[in-house]
Amino acid sequence: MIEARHLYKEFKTPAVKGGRFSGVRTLFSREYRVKEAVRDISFQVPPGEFVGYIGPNGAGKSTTIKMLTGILHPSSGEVRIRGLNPHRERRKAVQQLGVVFGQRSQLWWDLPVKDSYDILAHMYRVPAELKKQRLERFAELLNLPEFWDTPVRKLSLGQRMRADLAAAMLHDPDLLFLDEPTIGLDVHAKQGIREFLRQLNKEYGKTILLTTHDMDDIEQLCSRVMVINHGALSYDGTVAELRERIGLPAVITVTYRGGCQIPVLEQPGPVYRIVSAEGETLRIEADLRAMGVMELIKELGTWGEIADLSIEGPDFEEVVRRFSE
Ligand SMILES: Nc1ncnc2c1ncn2[C@@H]1O[C@H](COP(=O)(O)OP(=O)(O)OP(=O)(O)O)[C@@H](O)[C@H]1O
Repeated sequence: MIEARHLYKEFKTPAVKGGRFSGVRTLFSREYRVKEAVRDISFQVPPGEFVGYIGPNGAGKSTTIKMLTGILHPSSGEVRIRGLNPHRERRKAVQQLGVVFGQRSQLWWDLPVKDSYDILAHMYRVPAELKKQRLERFAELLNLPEFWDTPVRKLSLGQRMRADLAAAMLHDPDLLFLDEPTIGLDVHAKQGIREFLRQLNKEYGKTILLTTHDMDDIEQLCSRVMVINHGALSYDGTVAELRERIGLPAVITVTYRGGCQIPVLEQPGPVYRIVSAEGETLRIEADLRAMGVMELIKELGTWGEIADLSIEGPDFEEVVRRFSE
């Protein structure tokens, strides 16, 4: 469905010189500074997958998305979107894909939202009946009627993002590229967008590639995550494997009825450690790679009568931060 083969992208910017008349000299200079934004990236995304594409600021995420969607031409390497070259066969390729850039709207700023949909339907040759059906479905899922007649420039950020999502899906592409679709949104607005994306993927089988700085987006939505660092892929696999690879401990909170007897731990060091003990509640950090959950619960059960127990996985944001160090 999506195929990237040895993608490279370098940007040449005029080298800025110091001193008097430097601006004029820079203008006529033949010296360039070369920035390798993407370095030898290859991957395949099969149909129906929901992939997170993450990495620190300036890592090359947007540049990759722009190459995948045909906005930028790779310096070398190839992209195929359902077998099409999105740059050379742009007309055909755009029919297959939808794009949302969280930082920039593709809607007409001064027009009411519904007028933008009319223009897009015309551009993508969506028959009137299909346009109506799709907008009815999106209207319900994304609560569009609330701002149907409002010019785009007057929408709140959350409304604008919902309007943009509907616009990207109006021609019913099988593939959706999202660059920071939840940026700047509050928790409630983020949940609405996530729910819509989940439905697109699960119920309608859409293939989605998402870049985000919000690790909750990734954990809640993506079956697979790719990490890019300094222009190169440093991880491609499941969220669970990424967690495991970094090996941060899980935190277990256990409350005992009538207190507990903590055993004296033997050497060599245990795979768990008691972080705090307040009243009858213990907080314990455990490496669940070394000791399975059931084994640990069994062990904790020998310390006293368990009244309550909860396990939190390591914070995913922290996992990714450590991975990108
Ligand atoms: N048009 C351009 N001209 C010159 N350099 C560019 C251009 N576009 C991107 N870059 C540089 O390429 C690198 C990768 O940028 P890119 O926008 O792809 O990163 P990103 O991972 O999307 O970052 P962020 O998370 O901050 O959006 C950065 O160093 C950026 O400054």
